[in-house]
Amino acid sequence: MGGIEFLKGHGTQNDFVLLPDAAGRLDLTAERVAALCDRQRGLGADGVLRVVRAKAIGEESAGEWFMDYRNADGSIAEMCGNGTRVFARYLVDAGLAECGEFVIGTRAGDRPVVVHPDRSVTVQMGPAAITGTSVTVVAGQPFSGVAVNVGNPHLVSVTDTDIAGLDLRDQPDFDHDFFPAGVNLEFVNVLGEGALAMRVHERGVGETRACGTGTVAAVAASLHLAGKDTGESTVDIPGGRVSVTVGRGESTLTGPAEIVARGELDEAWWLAAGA
Ligand SMILES: N[C@@H](CCC[C@H](N)C(=O)O)C(=O)O
Repeated sequence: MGGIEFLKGHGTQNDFVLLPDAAGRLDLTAERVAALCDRQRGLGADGVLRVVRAKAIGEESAGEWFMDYRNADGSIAEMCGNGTRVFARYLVDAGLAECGEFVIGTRAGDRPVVVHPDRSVTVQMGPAAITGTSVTVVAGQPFSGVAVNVGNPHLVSVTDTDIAGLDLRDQPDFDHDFFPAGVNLEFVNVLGEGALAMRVHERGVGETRACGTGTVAAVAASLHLAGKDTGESTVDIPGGRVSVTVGRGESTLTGPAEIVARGELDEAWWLAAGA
């Protein structure tokens, strides 16, 4: 089998293990993903990005490469905005795509990206659809929220409560009938015109320092609450700052993407992790 190549990267400190697997041969079980993402017994990450040729796994895409994203607990999600930036950066660094515009396949559909000369990345995130309202409860405190689908499900609570003081270590409660497949929960303070601050508790991960789809959902929800359906905003998350635009039927996410390490997984560890 030989050593298994990996890279580690992050987008505004939402961190990922990348597994180059052009031919789609890796047996990437939920157990292996969870072991890789474990910060004590593995490499540590919020999720895994398997880099695979769309054709190799029978995925329809106008692009050559498909982002097979997995959450840290091994579950599969439709889309990951920060992961898409890191994935695009990897493709360019590895010589598998040219700097500029190209398309990445995801489970939520094709996502056109632009890798800028400074290696920051803009992702066309598709529509941010408002799907209703619901409530989440953090340490006994209820927060009303706007449900937004950005390929994956979000509940965004725009609140006057200072989000810096929220304890997001435990899973906040939410309406499981409204979100039968689970939900990503965003808590947002409005800092001013076109400026938000956000914290997030991600489905399948826990609190993370950034969530790209979450920042798009946050901007869409705050515009919706202001009676608008288009606009733009910066979003400050614990891991940095991204810029978001929301239009009718399309949204964009722009921010940094870094590759920080590369190496080989130990074969015996990989085999044991899958058992
Ligand atoms: N961190 C991601 C979102 C990853 C998926 C999410 N946890 C889910 O289960 O939907 C992002 O940057 O969008």
